[in-house]
Amino acid sequence: MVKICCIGAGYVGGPTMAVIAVKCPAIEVVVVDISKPRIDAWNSDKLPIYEPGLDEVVKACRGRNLFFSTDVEKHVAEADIIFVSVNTPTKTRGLGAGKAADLTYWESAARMIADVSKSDKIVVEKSTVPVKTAEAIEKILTHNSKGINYQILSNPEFLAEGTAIEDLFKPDRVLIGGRETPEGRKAVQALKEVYAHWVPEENIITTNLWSAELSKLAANAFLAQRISSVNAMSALCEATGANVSEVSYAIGKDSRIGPKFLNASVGFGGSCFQKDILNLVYICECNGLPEVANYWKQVIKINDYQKSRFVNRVVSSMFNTVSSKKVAVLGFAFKKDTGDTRETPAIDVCKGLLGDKAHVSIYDPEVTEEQIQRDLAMNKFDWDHPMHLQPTSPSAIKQELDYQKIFDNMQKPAFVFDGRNVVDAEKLREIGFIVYSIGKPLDAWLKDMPAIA
Ligand SMILES: NC(=O)C1=CN([C@@H]2O[C@H](COP(=O)(O)OP(=O)(O)OC[C@H]3O[C@@H](n4cnc5c(N)ncnc54)[C@H](O)[C@@H]3O)[C@@H](O)[C@H]2O)C=CC1
Ligand SMILES: O=C(O)[C@H]1O[C@H](OP(=O)(O)OP(=O)(O)OC[C@H]2O[C@@H](n3ccc(=O)[nH]c3=O)[C@H](O)[C@@H]2O)[C@H](O)[C@@H](O)[C@@H]1O
Repeated sequence: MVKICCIGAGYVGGPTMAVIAVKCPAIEVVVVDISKPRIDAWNSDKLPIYEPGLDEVVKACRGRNLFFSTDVEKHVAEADIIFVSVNTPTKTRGLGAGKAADLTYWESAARMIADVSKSDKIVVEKSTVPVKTAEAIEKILTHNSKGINYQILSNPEFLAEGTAIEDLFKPDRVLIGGRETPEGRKAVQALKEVYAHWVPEENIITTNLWSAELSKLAANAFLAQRISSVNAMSALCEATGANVSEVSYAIGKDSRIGPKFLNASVGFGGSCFQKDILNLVYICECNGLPEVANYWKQVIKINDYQKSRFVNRVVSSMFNTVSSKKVAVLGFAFKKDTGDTRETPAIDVCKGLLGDKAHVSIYDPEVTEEQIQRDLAMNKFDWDHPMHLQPTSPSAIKQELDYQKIFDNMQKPAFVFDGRNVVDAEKLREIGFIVYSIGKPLDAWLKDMPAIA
């Protein structure tokens, strides 16, 4: 029986391994982590992350061929294929601070693999890493090899949170990069056979190691760039009376552009887009390509601009001060169908409002109050280090808001600021609200307020 061990039981390690286990009953899959609470939660009825469909998949194979354990060394030693899916956060200090990927967790995982291995291993980079990381990992492993043969593969993950199970069941593609040697090709083939249990062969792409590593950073950069592009347009829409939803629809009809990922918003969040672009920027700088670095930096700048533009809009609409005004924030996670708050734009928006002394009340059915307090107190980039465990999943409470009742109880004029274009603005206007929707023609009230930037 082939044995797979995955180091890192997070948003990627947990769901990806659960899907491999459910699709490959003949493979034993063990997910290990240094965090005992996380492993305990994976072994309990309340999984550590909320992801539609995940409970069913885990329940179908946990205890059969899927296991979660803190006995990292034992399972690494026994495995044929080791996935490494640990955090690769942005460095907070030292060389490259604020940009470069912090490979501390990756390096310690690699050193541990070298320490405990007694048989040949295929080591798979699942985490998103800088290009050429495989070379560094190879050095760590081969310099401590005791005659053991290691093959390093890059197999980046493209799942999005909220749709992880769907994405894993039907991936657009699986990407596997390996060394172009006979041993490298054999290792690629071995991993390909795992995915071939459920992914059509034409959707499994094989490349060299560096192409695979770079493709992951490139994919996230292109996706984030689309959002910054449409968000930049949303500012122009507000200035001109155009409607960003109409513009997105019109341009998305061009088959070369396509309709997806064109929703204007208060800015993109999540644990990866910003981190991976900063990492790309750093790699470009290190390779003497400042123009390329600046090009990608602009994607982050527009995202920051969009978040501060939203806060400025709220404050300027309410007579240029929100001091002591009560602001209810509905939704705190970085997108729907997740309890993940890493880099959520809500943090910047709330901090902006709190900075202007607003009284902010925050509600998200998937996020605990404790997590929200922690997020608002934390320094930039600190969140992605393992000591801060991510939110658990309180059970989802679905509830409809009674806007008429809310309006009746509010001071007038009453405002709704929609950073996601999800409310029915016309209905709210009929009730009497002044409504701001990102990138939509402005209410007369908002037009008369001072220009914002
Ligand atoms: N979250 C997402 O949607 C996606 C994330 N990625 C990438 O996957 C990687 C992991 O991301 P997440 O799963 O979101 O992170 P996460 O923070 O949810 O999980 C990482 C886990 O690794 C564990 N860990 C760290 N060092 C360890 C060690 N030496 N030994 C054992 N366990 C260790 C931590 O305790 C933590 O539970 C990152 O590189 C990220 O960029 C890629 C695609 C999607
Ligand atoms: O490397 C990663 O971590 C993953 O990053 C993203 O996935 P994720 O961050 O989970 O979620 P997305 O659906 O991409 O949303 C990211 C952010 O962009 C925002 N967004 C998305 C789409 C859009 O049209 N507009 C928009 O503002 C979302 O609200 C959210 O804040 C990518 O979509 C995945 O392919 C990738 O594997």
